[in-house]
Amino acid sequence: MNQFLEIKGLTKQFGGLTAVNDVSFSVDAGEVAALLGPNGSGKTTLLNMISGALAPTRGTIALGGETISSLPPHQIARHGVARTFQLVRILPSLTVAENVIAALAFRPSPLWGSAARDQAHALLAQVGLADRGGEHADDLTYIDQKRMELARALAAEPRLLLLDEWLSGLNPTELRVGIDLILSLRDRGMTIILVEHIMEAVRALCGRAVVMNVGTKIAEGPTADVLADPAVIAAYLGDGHA
Ligand SMILES: Nc1ncnc2c1ncn2[C@@H]1O[C@H](COP(=O)(O)OP(=O)(O)OP(=O)(O)O)[C@@H](O)[C@H]1O
Repeated sequence: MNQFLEIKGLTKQFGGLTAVNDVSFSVDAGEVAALLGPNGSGKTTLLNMISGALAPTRGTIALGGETISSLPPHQIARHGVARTFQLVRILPSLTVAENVIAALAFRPSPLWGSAARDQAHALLAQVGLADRGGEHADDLTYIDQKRMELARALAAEPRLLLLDEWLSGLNPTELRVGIDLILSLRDRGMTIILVEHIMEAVRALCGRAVVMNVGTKIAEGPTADVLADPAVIAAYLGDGHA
């Protein structure tokens, strides 16, 4: 398999706090990998380094064989990295369609006018928001704002999609739909890293998982094995997640 994303010795220090400590792992092209760990274990910090929002203190990140860890976020986006955020980030004063159209205007190969409108419509349909494009983004429920944020991320036609707890807060029916949606992205060849606390989703989506605790990688391997690992169970129990 082609190791699409390669992370080596990645470290991030905030003053005296080491949030991510010498973490190495790789993700194959087309894989949906889980990045797990109790609260505060460094998952979001790691995603922030992959997307370029934070510069690593040490270590390297390579995508498709090219080092991206020294690049600013807009150039990393040009390499095909897109993400959603734990707390959704939208343009609240615009309509749902305009939110997506704005993302299409800022992607590496921008779309404008009717091409942008058509593509926004298609993306909104893909995330379950067909015919909702005219609504004010502010008026959407939290879950629908998450769907819209995903459509904005997909507007960039990412090769690597980083989903930071995108499934959290969904009811059981919505969760099933959300899982199927992520599976459909995987079936189209997208490589995905999923930071997630919902183990049902992790088991359904991720063949492989990496687990962090207090900034350090404590386990990596097939999801079922990793979730049965006593060190992983202890880390979650210690944080009240089990
Ligand atoms: N900008 C920052 N400045 C200082 N400390 C930070 C900063 N961002 C994160 N941290 C600290 O780094 C550690 C890891 O945080 P991070 O948000 O990456 O964990 P996480 O695994 O994503 O947690 P959660 O599951 O709660 O989102 C925590 O101790 C956090 O307080």
